[in-house]
Amino acid sequence: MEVDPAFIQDIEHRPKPTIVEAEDIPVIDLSATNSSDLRAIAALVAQIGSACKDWGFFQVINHGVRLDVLRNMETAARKFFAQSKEEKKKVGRDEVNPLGYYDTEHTKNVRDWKENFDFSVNEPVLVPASHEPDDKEVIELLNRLPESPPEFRGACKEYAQEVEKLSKKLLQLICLSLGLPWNRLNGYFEDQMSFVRFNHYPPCPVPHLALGVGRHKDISALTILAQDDVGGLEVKRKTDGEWIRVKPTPDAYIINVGDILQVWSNEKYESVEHRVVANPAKDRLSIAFFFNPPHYTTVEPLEELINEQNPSKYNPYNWGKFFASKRRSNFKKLDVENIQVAHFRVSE
Ligand SMILES: O=C(O)CCC(=O)C(=O)O
Ligand SMILES: [Fe+2]
Repeated sequence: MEVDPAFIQDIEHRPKPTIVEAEDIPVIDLSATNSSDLRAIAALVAQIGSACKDWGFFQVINHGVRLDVLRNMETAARKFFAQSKEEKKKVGRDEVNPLGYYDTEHTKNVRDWKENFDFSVNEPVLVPASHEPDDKEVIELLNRLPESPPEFRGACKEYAQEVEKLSKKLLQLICLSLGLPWNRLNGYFEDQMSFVRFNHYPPCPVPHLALGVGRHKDISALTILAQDDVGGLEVKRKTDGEWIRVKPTPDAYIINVGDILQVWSNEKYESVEHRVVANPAKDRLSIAFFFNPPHYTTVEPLEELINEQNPSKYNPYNWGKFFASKRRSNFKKLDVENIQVAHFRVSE
């Protein structure tokens, strides 16, 4: 069969025929956050700290997100993707506004076997007009929400509120795990540039050659992901670089450390590479919430976490410009190396 070569991964990045499914990707119960049992909260904070340090990835249960809200969102998203391309393209994204529907995402210059829909939690949301460092123009982006299915808009609004509450809860636990006051990072999210992304992966006739999403790290502070029961998400294990399948756990959320938290924590926590393997028979849906500060944020290691023995590992960078560069490379194939947070690392 003929497949567009844009989808074909280099040999070293293709999935291996054997799947490694780890039981040890931590599953953390967040119920203690509803209690005043200080010992239980301290134990939870310690668990979160180890998970961030050892894996950069974990799952949470009893997270407080209303499951009826999640179910309504999933149903509306499935109905949206089931429509014709023509219908979906009515809310298609373009080079200026990255919000809406698109099916030509590239990760590291290889096309992903999926289609997406993105919306911003705050509207309008301000982003830099371009990735050019000297261009100070900022533009306002509006969501492109579909008319059909009619329940889509309402579901998005409710869903974003629920998942934002979970993000804030996790942020506070993470602060405590870094030995910081619980509210140390709250100020970065009063105004925010968070997005929700639906990933729909159609069945793929060449799952040995293409990927649902190529290997990448999330540029967010944190990512909160809901996946259905199909599976396919793989995480690169820190200890040996092996790709480990994240087993779908009913009603759990998958949490991962993003690049911003890696820099804030001066690499105590690292943003871990992950990818999605394509499925020859089944559709898959996932919903990601990227918890991001506003565009004018300067990202650098938190001063409380650096000292003479532990000097800063990063030069400061502007989050909005970083986002704009990344967006440009994801929209179309470029002949330049994609921007990575490692470019801001202080060389040793
Ligand atoms: O679909 C998934 O499981 C992961 C998607 C992902 O990594 C992303 O949207 O950044
Ligand atoms: Fe990701």
